[in-house]
Amino acid sequence: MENTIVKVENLSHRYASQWAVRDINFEISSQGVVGLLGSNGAGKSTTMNIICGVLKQSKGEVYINGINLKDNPVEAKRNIGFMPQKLPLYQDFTVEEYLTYCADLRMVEKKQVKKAVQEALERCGVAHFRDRLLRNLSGGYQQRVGIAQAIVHNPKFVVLDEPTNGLDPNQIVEVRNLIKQIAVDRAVLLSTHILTEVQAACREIKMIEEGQMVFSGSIEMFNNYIEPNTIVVTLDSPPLNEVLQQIEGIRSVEQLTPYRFRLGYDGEKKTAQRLANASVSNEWGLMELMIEKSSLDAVFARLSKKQIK
Ligand SMILES: Nc1ncnc2c1ncn2[C@@H]1O[C@H](COP(=O)(O)OP(=O)(O)OP(=O)(O)O)[C@@H](O)[C@H]1O
Repeated sequence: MENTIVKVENLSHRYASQWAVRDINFEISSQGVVGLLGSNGAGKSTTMNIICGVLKQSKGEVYINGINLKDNPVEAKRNIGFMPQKLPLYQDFTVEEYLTYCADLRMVEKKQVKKAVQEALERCGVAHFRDRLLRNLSGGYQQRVGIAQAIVHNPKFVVLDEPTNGLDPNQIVEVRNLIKQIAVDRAVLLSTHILTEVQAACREIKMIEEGQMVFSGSIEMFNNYIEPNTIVVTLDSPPLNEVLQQIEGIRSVEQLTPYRFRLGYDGEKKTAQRLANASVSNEWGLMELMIEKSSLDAVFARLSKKQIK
């Protein structure tokens, strides 16, 4: 991959006797938002904690900007910003005090701190609240400060764990836009279990289930799993499944009840029309014809069950 910022090779991790992550390989390029999807317990946090250098893996290697995280953690971590799900905000600090503290922690050079804090304040739209106590910020603005602390040292790679959790719809849109904007000149890995989140913000998706990567590709490739479309049809006097299957454009027949069928089809309107015409001319007693387009949730469920790999 061109301009790779993160490279994960044969990553495995076990807690006590249980493997949480098994033999994961992926790369992330240097710009844009990548979504890390997975259901509860899938291994997202374990993977993110290892990539951020918070947890040491049992096996495998992680390279950040070409630097091996295990061998050279201090140098590698200069390139990483992390916003955990539970923000480590000190409620009695003002926004500026907090970001100054974070810049120190992130080893920003003393004389650069003021400038770095100013840039993060502006970039995240919180400059006008610089003197406000964190406890007095709304959830959306606290989240902005969380993102500001993750970019204060200008890292090339930022990891955000469920960044829109608990926000109202307006705040979600604002934080999402901010994430897109900070990803213009860096890579962002965003962990979430919300599909609309990845659709709205990500150019690429990685999905982990039971500790293994079950999908890795562009949002378009992911959306392809919505295909093939299906038609649900109810027929009072249905023919044999084979007869339905022979209709041009019909690819599969799944019998739901003696009278109801889910037909995989090529997505062409004409196929649905052909099916309706055949029902009428053969007197199959057409009661219902409904075109289904799998929701992203259905895709998610399908991938989760690893029917598709
Ligand atoms: N410290 C730990 N000790 C033992 N097992 C753990 C530990 N942390 C996680 N696990 C187990 O490892 C597996 C992966 O957990 P992980 O937290 O990485 O999943 P996740 O995808 O982040 O889930 P969630 O969205 O619920 O946080 C789970 O089976 C979990 O129970």
